[in-house]
Amino acid sequence: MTKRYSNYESFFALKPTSLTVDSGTINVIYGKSGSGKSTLLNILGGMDAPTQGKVMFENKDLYQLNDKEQSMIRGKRFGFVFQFFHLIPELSVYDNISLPTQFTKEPLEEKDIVTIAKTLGVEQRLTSLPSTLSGGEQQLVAVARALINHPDIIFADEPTGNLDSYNSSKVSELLETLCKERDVTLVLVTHDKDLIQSPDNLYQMEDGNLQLIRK
Ligand SMILES: Nc1ncnc2c1ncn2[C@@H]1O[C@H](COP(=O)(O)OP(=O)(O)OP(=O)(O)O)[C@@H](O)[C@H]1O
Repeated sequence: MTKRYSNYESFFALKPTSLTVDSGTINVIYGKSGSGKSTLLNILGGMDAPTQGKVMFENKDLYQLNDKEQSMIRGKRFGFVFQFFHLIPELSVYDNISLPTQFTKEPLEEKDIVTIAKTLGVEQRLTSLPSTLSGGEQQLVAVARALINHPDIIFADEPTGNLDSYNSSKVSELLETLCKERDVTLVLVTHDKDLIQSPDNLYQMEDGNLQLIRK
């Protein structure tokens, strides 16, 4: 696949790239600012179509599916964690965590929210608004929200980019451990190649080129 943001320019944010993500693996893509990491993550996560090429998910071309099918996959099969948390400020922590379950139509049980909040250590904050939480706590809520639907894949874009080193280690260790425990595939982009202790695959992105560094 490739990505050009403008048909009028020759600049490729993503040069011809091929990537296979195996189920249950921890994948880290590191690189400098502007190297194309978010571009690749957005394409893989069904958020932005490539200019050329396709993204296959369970033998289906993601971007050939209709809008409803694509939303179902993003909402039910994928989880997302972003640098700036993207919590809804007007909603309590409890309601933020339960948001993705609106897609599923499966009855949500209160104990599921409490259990995941406990796992992330934010159970004392369930009735609070996000603005009253520290950055680290907000990101833990975002991780809980990403996990609540038991997704197959979590896409994380600089999940610790806005955190101090203590919270950065806490969030990255929890993400790695929980994904491994739950057999969730993780695709994470970061500028810090050592963020995740033992990824299955470590890639570097440089000027729109993806290179496998370590398996
Ligand atoms: N929506 C857009 N329109 C035009 N150009 C874009 C757009 N998004 C990204 N770019 C350009 O594509 C290139 C890759 O950007 P991208 O955001 O993917 O890099 P990145 O490695 O994620 O950087 P950062 O760590 O700063 O987020 C950059 O040159 C950027 O300016």
